Amino acid sequence: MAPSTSDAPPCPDCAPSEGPIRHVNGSNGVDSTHQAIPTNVASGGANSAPAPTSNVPSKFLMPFMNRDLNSNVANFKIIESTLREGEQFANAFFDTETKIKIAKALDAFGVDCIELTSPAASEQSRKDCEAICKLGLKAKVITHIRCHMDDARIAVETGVDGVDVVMGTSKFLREYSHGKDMTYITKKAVEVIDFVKSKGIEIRFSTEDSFRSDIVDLLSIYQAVDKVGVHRVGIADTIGIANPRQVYELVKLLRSVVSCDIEVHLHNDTGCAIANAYCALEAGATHIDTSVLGIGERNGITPLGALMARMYTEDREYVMGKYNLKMLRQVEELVADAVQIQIPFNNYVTGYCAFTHKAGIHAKAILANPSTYEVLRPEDFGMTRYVNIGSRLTGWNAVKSRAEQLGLTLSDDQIKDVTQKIKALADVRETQLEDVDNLLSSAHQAANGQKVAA
Ligand SMILES: CC(=O)SCCNC(=O)CCNC(=O)[C@H](O)C(C)(C)COP(=O)(O)OP(=O)(O)OC[C@H]1O[C@@H](n2cnc3c(N)ncnc32)[C@H](O)[C@@H]1OP(=O)(O)O
Ligand SMILES: O=C(O)CCC(=O)C(=O)O
Ligand SMILES: [Zn+2]
Repeated sequence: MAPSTSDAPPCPDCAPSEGPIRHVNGSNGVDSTHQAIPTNVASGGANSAPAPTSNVPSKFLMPFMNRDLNSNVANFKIIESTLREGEQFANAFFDTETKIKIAKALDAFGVDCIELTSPAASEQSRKDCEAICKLGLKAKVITHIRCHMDDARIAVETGVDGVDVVMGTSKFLREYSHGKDMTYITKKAVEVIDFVKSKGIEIRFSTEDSFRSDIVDLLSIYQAVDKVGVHRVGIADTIGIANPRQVYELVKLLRSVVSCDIEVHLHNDTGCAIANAYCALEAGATHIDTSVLGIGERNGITPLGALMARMYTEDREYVMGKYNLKMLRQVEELVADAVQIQIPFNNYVTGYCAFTHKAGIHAKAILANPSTYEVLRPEDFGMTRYVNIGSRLTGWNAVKSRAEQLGLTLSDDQIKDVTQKIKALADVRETQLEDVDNLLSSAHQAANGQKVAA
C-alpha cells in the first residue's frame, strides 16, 4: 500500500469530509492555521457585495480571443493512456485487478477511450486486454501496437474496439530503432490498416517522434493512410521537444491535408505537454492522449487532471457536462496508490494547496468574491477552498472572518489590534489556528470586561 497524500490526520477544521487534503506543516503534523471558509463568508463577507455564484466566464476575461475555425477546444475527446503509456512509468506494475479498477474508474470519470498496453507485450498483457474488453465499458477500449502484422493479428483477437498503430518516422528511429525507410513504413502501414479495418475494428496510425521527422515524409504518409480510410492519424511528441507554436502549426497543416480525426500524444520533458495539448485542439486536433497524474515513460505526458483544468477554463459547460470532475481526486489516488507515489503538493486541482489562499490581500478579496483569485471553482472538482489566517502575511479582513465564524463580536479596531498580535507572534514562531482563536477570545473577553485567562 502506497503512502497517501500524507500520513498525518486531517485537519479537523479544514479537511473536506471526503477528501485527503491534509496540512502537514504544523508541529502536530497538522497545519491547523488552514481554515475552511464558511459559506456565508465565502459568498459575501463584511465590506463586500454578495459574491456571484459562478466565476467570471473566460470569454469576458479575454474578449479579444477568437476561436480558430477548426478549433476543438469545446469538442475534444480523451484517449486515456494510463493503462498503456502509464504502464511505461518507472514505478508501474499493474496486476489484472488493478487494471480493471483503473479502467472502471476512468470509464466512470467519462473518458472517451481507454488505451491498453500491446497484447504482444506478454501473455498476461494479452489476457488483461481481453478481460478489460469484456467489462462492457462505455469508453472504447483500444490497444496500442507496433506497425507489424504479427502484433495486429494478436490485437484484433482480443475484442478491442480500436487499434492504435505507431511507427517511428524520424531519422533517429529509422536508423536506430527499426531500420526501415519511408517506402517500407508506408506500405506496412497500409497493410496493417487494411487488415484491422477488414475486421470491423477502428484503426489509428501515428508517426512516432513526429517533430523530428521530415515534414514531407509526414504529410505523405498521413495522406496515404487517410486515403485508405484510417479513422484517425496521430502526431507524437515522443521526446517532449515541441513547443506550443510548433504543435499548433503542425496540427493546422495536417488538418488541411487529411479528412480523418487527429490525435496528439505529447510528452512533458520540457514542460509543454499541457500547453501543447491546448494548442493542438485550437488548431483542429480531435483527440488528446492523457494519463492520470501524467505518468509514462520518463516524466510522462499530458496529465488528465491538468487537461481538465485547462479545458474547463475554455468551456466549463462542455467539460462539466462530459466528465465527472468530482471523481478526479479519487482516480488520481487510485493510480498514485497503484504506482506508489504521492500526489504532488502543487498538482493541478488536487494538490493540497491548489485552493489555499494566504496573503492578506488575497484573503480579503477571496472572502468577498472567490473569482478574484480563482479561475477554477473548487466545488466543481469536489474540492474545498481554504484561507490560511495564522501567518505574518495575514490581514484584518481575514481575521475578522474568523471572529465571525467563531461568533465573537469585536470592533474593527479590536480586530486590527488582534491582527497585529498574530503578526508579532508569527514573527517569532510558527502559528496555528488555535493561536488565532486564543487571541480573538482574549480580545473578546477583554472587550466584554471578563477575566482574561492567564
Ligand atoms: C514511444 C512508445 O512508447 S511506443 C510504445 C512502446 N511500447 C512497448 O514497447 C510495448 C512493450 N514492448 C514489448 O513488450 C517489446 O518491446 C515487444 C514485444 C513490443 C517487442 O519485443 P522484442 O521482439 O523483444 O524486441 P525489442 O523490444 O528488443 O525491440 C523492438 C523491436 O520492434 C521493432 N520496432 C520498433 N518500433 C517498431 C514499430 N513502430 N513498428 C514495428 N516494429 C518496430 C524494432 O525494430 C525491434 O525489432 P527487432 O526484433 O528486429 O530488433
Ligand atoms: O502512438 C502514439 O501516438 C504515441 C506513442 C508514444 O508513446 C510516443 O511516441 O511517445
Ligand atoms: Zn509516449
